[in-house]
This record gives sequence, C-alpha cells and structure tokens, in this order.
Amino acid sequence: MAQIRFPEDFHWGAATAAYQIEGAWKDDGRGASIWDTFSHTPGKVKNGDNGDVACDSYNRYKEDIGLMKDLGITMYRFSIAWPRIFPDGTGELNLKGLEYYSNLVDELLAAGIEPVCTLYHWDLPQTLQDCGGWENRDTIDAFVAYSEIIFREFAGRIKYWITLNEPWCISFLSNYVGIHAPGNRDLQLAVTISHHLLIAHGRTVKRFRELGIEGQIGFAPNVTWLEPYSNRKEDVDACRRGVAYFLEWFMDPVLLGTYPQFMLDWFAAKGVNLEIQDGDMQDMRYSIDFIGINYYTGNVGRYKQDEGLFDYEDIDTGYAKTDFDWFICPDGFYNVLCYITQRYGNIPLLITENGACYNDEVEEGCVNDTRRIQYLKQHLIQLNRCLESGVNLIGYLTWSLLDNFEWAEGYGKRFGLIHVDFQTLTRTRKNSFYWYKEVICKSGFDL
Ligand SMILES: N=NNCCOCCOc1ccc(-c2cn(C[C@@H]3NC[C@@H](O)[C@H]3O)nn2)cc1
Repeated sequence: MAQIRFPEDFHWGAATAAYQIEGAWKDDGRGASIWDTFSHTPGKVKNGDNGDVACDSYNRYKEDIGLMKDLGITMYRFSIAWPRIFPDGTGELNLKGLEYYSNLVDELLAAGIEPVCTLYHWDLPQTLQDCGGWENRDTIDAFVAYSEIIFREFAGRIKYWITLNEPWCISFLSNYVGIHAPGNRDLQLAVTISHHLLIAHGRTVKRFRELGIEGQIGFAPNVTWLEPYSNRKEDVDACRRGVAYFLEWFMDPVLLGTYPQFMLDWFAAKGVNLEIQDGDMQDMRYSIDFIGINYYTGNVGRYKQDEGLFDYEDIDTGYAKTDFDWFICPDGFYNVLCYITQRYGNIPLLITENGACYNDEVEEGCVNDTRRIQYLKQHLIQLNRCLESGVNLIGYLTWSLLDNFEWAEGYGKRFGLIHVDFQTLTRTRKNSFYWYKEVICKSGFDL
C-alpha cells in the first residue's frame, strides 16, 4: 500500500478569523467594523445572519484551544480584529482588546501551539470606512500604526505574521463583484484599493523590519488554477488572465516589483488605470519571509468574447463539487504551487487555507463528513507531490477549525473540522477531525 509521508518538521494546523468565530461584537470596547454594518444591512447576508455571536469564541477560546490540543496541531492561524484594538481605527487604544488577544496567545503557547497572526482579515473599522476606507491613502498609515502596536505587544510570542488575508477578496470581491463588505461595484475603485492594499502590506513589512521583530512575515493571497480547454492561444491567454486576477496581480508587485503588464493593458482597455505615486512600488517590495497560499478550487476554462471581466468562461467538466458549488480540482493545487515556485523562486510557502464546504450535520453524536476527508486526502496528496518536486512547502493550515460565519453565505456553509450548533454553540468533533488528527500524528497517511 502506498504511503504519503510529510517531513517531521512540517507544520500542521488550522485557521480561523476574528469576525467569523469571535462574536462578542460590542464587548470590552470593540468598535464597529464594516462587516457589522454589512451583515446588519438587510439582504446582504443569507438568512440575515451576522457575526454578533458567531461561535462565541471570544468567550470560549479556552475550550477551542483544548480541542486544538486534542487535534494535535502545532500551528493555529487566527486574526486580530482591528476594531478591538482601535475602536475607531486610530486614536485611543482599547487595552481590553489587547488583553483578550494576549490571553489567547498565552493559552496557545501554553498548549504548545504556534500562533500565526493575521493582522487584517476584512474587518475594517467602520470609522475608517466612513472616511473612504482603503480608497483613502490615510487608511494605509492607520493600518501600519495598528500593526506596530500589535508587533510591539506580541514581539517574541508571535513568530508568524500575515499582513493581509486574500487581497483579491478585500479589493475585487468587495468593491467590484460587490458581494462582500462594503459592497461596492466599481472596477476602478477595486483596482485602486488593490494598489493601496499592497502599499499597506509593504509599509507594514518595512515597519516590522525596522522594529527588529523576531519572526517571519508574509501575506496570504487566495489563488485558483485554470487549465485551458485547448492549446489555442485565445484559450491559453484567457486562463492566464483568470489566474493572474488572483495571483500575479498581487504577487508580482511584492516579489518582482511590477504589475503584470498584460493585466495593466487589459484594465486600461476598460478605462481603468492605476495612479502610481513616487515610492509606491518600492514600498511594496520589502522582502517577505514566506507566502501564505489559500487554495480551494480550480477549473478548465476557455476564451469567450465579452464574457465577464476577462473574456473567459468556466467549462463544466463534470468535476465533483463541494456544497459551496465549487469544483474540486486537486491537480490545480499542485499546478499552482509549482507555477508560483517557478515564477518567484523557492520562497517558503505556507498553505494558510485549504478545505471544503460540506454541510453534514450531527447524527447520534457523530458527523460523518467522509466527503471532507476525501477532499483533504486528495489535496494533501498534491502537496506531497509538490514536496517531491522540490517546492518549499513549510506547512498546511486547513480552513477551518470550526464551522463559522462564511461571510455573505452566513452560517449555511460549513468548513469546520468541528461542527458548531449555532443555537447552543455546542462543538462536535467531525470524523474529519479524527482523520486529520491521525494524519498529524503519523505525518501522513496510507492510500
Ligand atoms: N469578477 N470576478 N468574479 C468571480 C465570481 O465571484 C463570485 C464569488 O467569488 C468568490 C470567490 C472566493 C470566495 C472565497 C471564500 N473563501 C473562504 C474564505 N477565505 C477566507 C476565509 O475567511 C474563508 O471564509 N475563499 N474564497 C468567495 C466567493
């Protein structure tokens, strides 16, 4: 029987985010975020769900860390809610907010779990949004100032830092597609915001270096992989645009110092231009120690004139889908990670999100989420292929530890290894929890 084995020093973990699990939306001085505003706006989130309570992890973090310890993970990725630290984004510091995360980090360290901190996972203080949000360059400096407070407070305790989670979602999904907060639908605005985000990322890395903080810092784009339906140039080019939308648009400036010209030209042809000020591109280039990679899905696609933003259409190849209606495309994981390595060199890659939405419920005390186990197995095999191919993979953090608030989908899309009853907040380990626990214990699995 074939064995899939990972290096002994490979990091195994799970990921969450503040707004999706914490709840306690007004406790201990927390200010409003754009997701509080958005989720409280009728029609924005399915079933009128919001993050007011979520998993109540703000009050139950010790229970959750006990579950992590049982799972055997060595890394836990969480995010800090900016509005808990600066309720108005800038100005008066909320010490109770800092205290909460200090207690969380100390509890993780006591459990032998390495904290991985995401500084921005979409919950912008509403006060800053009222002043233009990421469209306003002032927000860049506000983010650096907030990040500095966190760096100083957690220096020596947190060793892995992520500036931004999924800059594509922050810019395009939230300001062009418009289904995430704040819900704009303006391509020029989205492109401008993507630029400001990359400056904010770079200046934060620069501050991290200036402060001499111990540890490693990166950012965590979400990527996809699109295979051309044919080898015709129009199909190949259409897929190249579709991948670059998530990948090169964000990684090239940080790792190569320039935007991909073919994308700049494509946007310019649509009347969308970037206002690049002196120093912007230099700011983005401050070197990072790793790239966080969030991967869920890929597909086969082809050219279709005037279809969508990139004259691209997905093909329904009959691949199985998750309960999020996303194609399951494990090969895409291998292909995109090899592509990243080929394009940017052997920079360490940390899988900061990978997982599947399956809405299995508790039956007689069990959650028989065999489809999630299959998804995880398929994708871990691809990671093993990457390691065999020389990709510098340092760890895998599955999304997610807990079922949680899945943004515009509310609580109807479950990604957790642990089932959460959102009426009682009872946690139930799913079968995938036990499977993943064994993978971690054995550093792999048998096929
Ligand atoms: N022009 N473009 N059109 C594209 C068509 O858009 C339609 C909708 O697209 C998307 C794309 C991507 C996502 C998504 C969700 N997660 C899961 C979260 N990751 C961070 C963590 O918080 C998890 O909850 N990752 N990615 C959702 C919707």
